[in-house]
Amino acid sequence: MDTEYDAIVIGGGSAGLSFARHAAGLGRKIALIERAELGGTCVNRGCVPKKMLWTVADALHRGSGLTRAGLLGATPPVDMERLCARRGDKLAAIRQSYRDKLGEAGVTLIEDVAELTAPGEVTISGRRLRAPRVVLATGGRPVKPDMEGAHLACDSDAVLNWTALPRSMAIIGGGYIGCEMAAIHAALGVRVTLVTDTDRVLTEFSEAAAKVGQANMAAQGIRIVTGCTPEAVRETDDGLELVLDADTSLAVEKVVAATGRAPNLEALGGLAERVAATDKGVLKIDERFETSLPGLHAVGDCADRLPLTPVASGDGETLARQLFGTHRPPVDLRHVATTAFVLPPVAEVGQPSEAAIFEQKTLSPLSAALRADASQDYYGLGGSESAVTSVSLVAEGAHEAIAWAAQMLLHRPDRDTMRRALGVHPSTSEEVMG
Ligand SMILES: Cc1cc2nc3c(=O)[nH]c(=O)nc-3n(C[C@H](O)[C@H](O)[C@H](O)COP(=O)(O)OP(=O)(O)OC[C@H]3O[C@@H](n4cnc5c(N)ncnc54)[C@H](O)[C@@H]3O)c2cc1C
Ligand SMILES: NC(=O)c1ccc[n+]([C@@H]2O[C@H](COP(=O)([O-])OP(=O)(O)OC[C@H]3O[C@@H](n4cnc5c(N)ncnc54)[C@H](O)[C@@H]3O)[C@@H](O)[C@H]2O)c1
Repeated sequence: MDTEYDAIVIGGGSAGLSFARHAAGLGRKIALIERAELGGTCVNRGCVPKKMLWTVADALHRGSGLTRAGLLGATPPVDMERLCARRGDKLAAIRQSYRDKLGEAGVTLIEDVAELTAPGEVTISGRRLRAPRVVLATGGRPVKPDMEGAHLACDSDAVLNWTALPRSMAIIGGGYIGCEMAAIHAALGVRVTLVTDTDRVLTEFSEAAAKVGQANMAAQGIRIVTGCTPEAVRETDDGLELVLDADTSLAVEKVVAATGRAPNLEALGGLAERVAATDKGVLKIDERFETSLPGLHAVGDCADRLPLTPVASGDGETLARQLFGTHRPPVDLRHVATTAFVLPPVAEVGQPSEAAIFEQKTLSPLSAALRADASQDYYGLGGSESAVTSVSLVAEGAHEAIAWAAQMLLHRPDRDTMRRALGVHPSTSEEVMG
């Protein structure tokens, strides 16, 4: 194996793969080191397995609503065994396609644990590799709360490996992961309680959109407890007990901690002290993704950006171009569309503050009337009549529509210009175009 490269990237997730392929495509000699499975979090224990489970949950959610309204016969149960097998096949195929693409691009793939042992020097199993540029793309992992019995709680990695569904579960944390797990599992027939320490769920989204999302979760039958930090998880004869306070506890089969994630920084070894981090523990970077240690760059979830796959892969490509092609600035995070895959999805672009939303509407979609449920749609526009700068959507298909909204916002349209294109009838989009 060669020991000298133009760049060495540690981590074969969304960020590392993107950097390696683009840098190699620009004619550079690149080594990528991955200690576990290619594809990292997104492919193996994040977006992809979650979205496959959500697809089934979404179908069941719509179907069971029609069943409750007496329009459809009984909704069939989910065949978890077959679902897991199909999902496993898909993930294996994605991993293989990444392996093939790295090979085609001429990237040297090393499957081992990497450690930065000096600036520009990475050690794997006692062997030293050198490069003027080292890229840390080591991602993150779930963290559990510091409480009695935390080891009894599952994290999202475990949940996405379940081959059978529990009858009941309590989820701690009302962020993306907690809410997605709650909505998905409630639709699959699990009795779900979600407990979070904030006064509402989905605090990364504007309050109005998040509140509609929260009301929709409640309409789905999810019990939501806000402003609560659970004290302990204990084993009982029947399963588990989540202790909320001295007087209240929940008896459930499973407890899931969805209480946040921390960056994987073990690869920094003894050099960790020389690499500055933010209060949240992620690495500080400049416009060239360079850390405080010259020659060491960071992309993806271990860096101070947004922990989303398109940001990780986009930044990986941008860094490759900056180092070996023509300079381009990192994507402005205000143009990143994002979605929480609840039912229906809550989607947003433009990171609106509450004060910035100048037009909004909550409405009852036709589909809810048919399903005889209380779920609601919502849209909100932020900025001003003369320059719309954010869009919030809660609706079926919001995850698809929001990406087009992001494109639209690049042109900073005024509200009247938006009205010159018409939406589809009957749909929630026609209200926005209105
Ligand atoms: C449950 C869940 C659902 C999600 N859903 C979505 C979604 O729907 N949409 C979205 O945009 N984002 C979603 N995300 C976030 C998204 O998965 C991450 O932002 C993205 O995967 C980050 O990519 P990354 O390359 O930075 O890190 P990772 O994908 O975590 O990759 C880092 C890699 O580095 C390797 N590594 C670490 N240390 C070393 C070492 N010392 N030596 C060698 N290798 C090492 C790890 O094994 C890992 O494979 C979700 C996350 C979770 C957990
Ligand atoms: N659809 C998507 O794009 C998607 C899906 C999943 C994850 N992600 C990414 O992963 C990141 C991490 O997601 P996450 O949901 O794990 O973390 P998060 O930080 O977004 O949410 C954690 C939640 O748990 C609460 N919490 C923490 N400790 C608690 C305690 N002891 N008791 C009660 N509540 C507690 C926090 O207040 C917060 O609401 C997200 O920010 C997101 O960028 C994206």
